[in-house]
Order: sequence, then structure tokens, then C-alpha cells
Amino acid sequence: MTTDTPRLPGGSGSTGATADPAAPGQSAAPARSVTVRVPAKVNVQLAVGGSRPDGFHDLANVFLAVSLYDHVTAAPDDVLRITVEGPDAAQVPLDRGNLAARAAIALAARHGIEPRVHLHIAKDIPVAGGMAGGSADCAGALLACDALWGTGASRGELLEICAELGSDVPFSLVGGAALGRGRGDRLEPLGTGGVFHWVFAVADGGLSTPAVYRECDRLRSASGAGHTVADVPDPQPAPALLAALAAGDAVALAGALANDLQPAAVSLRPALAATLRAGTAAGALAALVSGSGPTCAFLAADAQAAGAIARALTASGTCRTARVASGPAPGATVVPR
Ligand SMILES: C[C@](O)(CO)[C@H](O)COP(=O)(O)OP(=O)(O)OC[C@H]1O[C@@H](n2ccc(N)nc2=O)[C@H](O)[C@@H]1O
Ligand SMILES: Nc1ncnc2c1ncn2[C@@H]1O[C@H](COP(=O)(O)OP(=O)(O)OP(=O)(O)O)[C@@H](O)[C@H]1O
Repeated sequence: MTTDTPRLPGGSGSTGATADPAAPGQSAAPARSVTVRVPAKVNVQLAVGGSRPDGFHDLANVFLAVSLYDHVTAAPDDVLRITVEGPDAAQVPLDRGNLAARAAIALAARHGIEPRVHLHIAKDIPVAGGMAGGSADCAGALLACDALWGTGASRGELLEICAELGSDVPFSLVGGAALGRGRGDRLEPLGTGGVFHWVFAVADGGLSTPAVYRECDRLRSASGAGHTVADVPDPQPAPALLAALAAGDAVALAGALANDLQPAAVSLRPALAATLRAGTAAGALAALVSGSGPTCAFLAADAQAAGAIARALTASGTCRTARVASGPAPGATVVPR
């Protein structure tokens, strides 16, 4: 499905950029487009600290990019507008709330130009699924607009804009595997010694990331442990997990997977417990909720095992669909024309 919007400045679905002729950096641009491919992520470890006064949580967030991709195409237009295609297109905002639009606006503002661009998102990453789909589109749009407009932003500038727009966005730009500190936006690249095979069980309907963090705080307080920075130990990456990634050892990684948000996601969506059991019964080395959920991630021994687990999950009726993917996958990349 393609969801399109009127091309009226300020109208529904338009971000309202006007059609001034020849703004600096945009004059007489030939009609061309730039497409960027951006991966989804799974958090192989998500250690969550106490809630900070600003409402965020410090993390030890071990990201792995996986081979489910959105494609963001930027093309010259009179106004900023967004179109989306894909099975979940109806759930994606088409106004300034779209993270891809926000990326275009942020880059244009820094360079003193008008964000006159048509961003088309071919969406394959589940929406509100805990796989950073909106963040992927944000990083993709940033890279595509930078190439289209010739703004020539440095990697550092792009990463700075990404961090302003969302905690997961810098990782969507860089991909591979990385440890995210702070909100998850301060990245240290991690080495991986091989390819890991995954199955992702996509749920019907999403979960709100802030609601899942709030539920994590509520569960911690209800257990009597408290939930503020003073109550919760500093989150740290597990040495065994980093070693398993570096060695490319799927069995060792399976033993070290951990997500502090999983109890909160399952509390808000109890049906996820059955999904996790179904994938484990089908032979997954390990199962966990991906980030804030509700997508469930299953680590498989190899590509063949992943195919069998996906078929069993689909047949189990405990998810909407099951997708096979592998990681690490590259970050946001301009697709050659
Ligand atoms: C769950 C994860 O996907 C794991 O990678 C991320 O932590 C969420 O990253 P994101 O969707 O990019 O989140 P943001 O857009 O930065 O923040 C959305 C909301 O999530 C909560 N949030 C997010 C990141 C963080 N370290 N602590 C938080 O408490 C806050 O309520 C925040 O207002
Ligand atoms: N380009 C976009 N694609 C999808 N959702 C978007 C986009 N821009 C804004 N959103 C909004 O962001 C919300 C979260 O969507 P997203 O797919 O990023 O969730 P998520 O994968 O759970 O995020 P994360 O894993 O980073 O916490 C959606 O419900 C939607 O309202």
C-alpha cells in the first residue's frame, strides 16, 4: 500500500515547507533521486539503569544490526512531503512527527536551506516493533538528503543530528555491532567474529517505547527495589556477551542474551510469553524480546535452523508473521543507481 499526502504547504501530511525558488544550495538541481538502505536492530543486551531526572535511563545497550531493511528515497520537490509503502504504511505518520521529515528539517536548518524534498519510505521493518524502524528512516533520510542537497555534512555532524533526533538513531546510521552508552546514543563499535542467524516474530500491533520504560520503573518499584538512578546499579555490558560476539559463537551468545525491558514488555503484552515459548520449542538457541518489543527475537544455530523456526512460529499462531534475518548488517548505505 502507498499512503500519499496532498502537496499543499501546511496541509495534512505536508510539513509545510514553501516553494520559494532557488534557495542557496538548491538552485537548478537536476531532477534526480538518492535511495538509502537502512537496517533494523536487535538489542543482544539491554541493561537499563534507574530513571534519570530528565525521564531517560542510562543504558548499556549492545546493538546488532540485522538484514531487515527500509529504503528511503529523497527526490527534489516543491515542498517537504512524505509517502510510505509497505504492509504497515497506515501506521506511519506523514507529518512533522515522521522521523524522516524531522531529519530533513534538522539538516536543512543547519545549512540554511529549505527542506524541499519528497521522502518516499519503502517500509519492511515492523512499526513500533522494538526494531528501531522509525530511527532507521531518520538516519536514512539524513544520509539521502545530505547526498541530494550536497550539504557535505561530516560523519560527526551526521551523528550529532542523529543523537538529537532519537537515542537509537546514531546506531541506525553506523550499523554493525556497537555498545551504546548514555541514552544509547554514545556508540563504541564492537567486533564480531561471524554471522548470527535470527528469526523475528512480528506481533499484531506495536508497543510504545516510553510506556515500556515506565512499566519497567513501575515493576522495579513494586518489587521494593526502587527505580531511580540512586536505587539501580550502573548498567554494564556483560564480558561474556562481548566475547561471544567477538568470537562469532552463537551458542555462547545465546547464553548471554539479556533484556531488562523484557519483563515490562511481557507485563504489557502477556501473549508474548507464548510466542517466546513457541520459538524455544521449535529449536531456537535462545529467545528474547527485541528492545521495547513486542517483536520477539530467536537466535538460531544456522540459516537452515532459522528457516525451520520461522515456519514453526508461523504455524503456532502466536505471531502475525515470522521473518528470517542475519547480523551484523551494514548501517545506512546509499544504493548505487
Ligand atoms: C528501547 C530502545 O529501542 C533500545 O535500543 C531504545 O532505548 C529506545 O530508543 P528510541 O526509540 O530512539 O527512544 P527516544 O526516541 O530517544 O526516546 C523515547 C522515550 O523512550 C524513553 N527512553 C528512551 C531511551 C532511554 N535511554 N531511556 C528512556 O527512558 C523515554 O521515555 C523517551 O522519552
Ligand atoms: N518513519 C517512521 N516509521 C515508523 N514510525 C514512525 C516513523 N516516524 C515516526 N514514527 C512514530 O514512531 C513510533 C515508533 O515507531 P518505531 O517503528 O520507530 O518503533 P520501534 O521500532 O519500537 O522503536 P525503537 O525500537 O527505536 O524503540 C510509531 O508509532 C510512529 O508513531
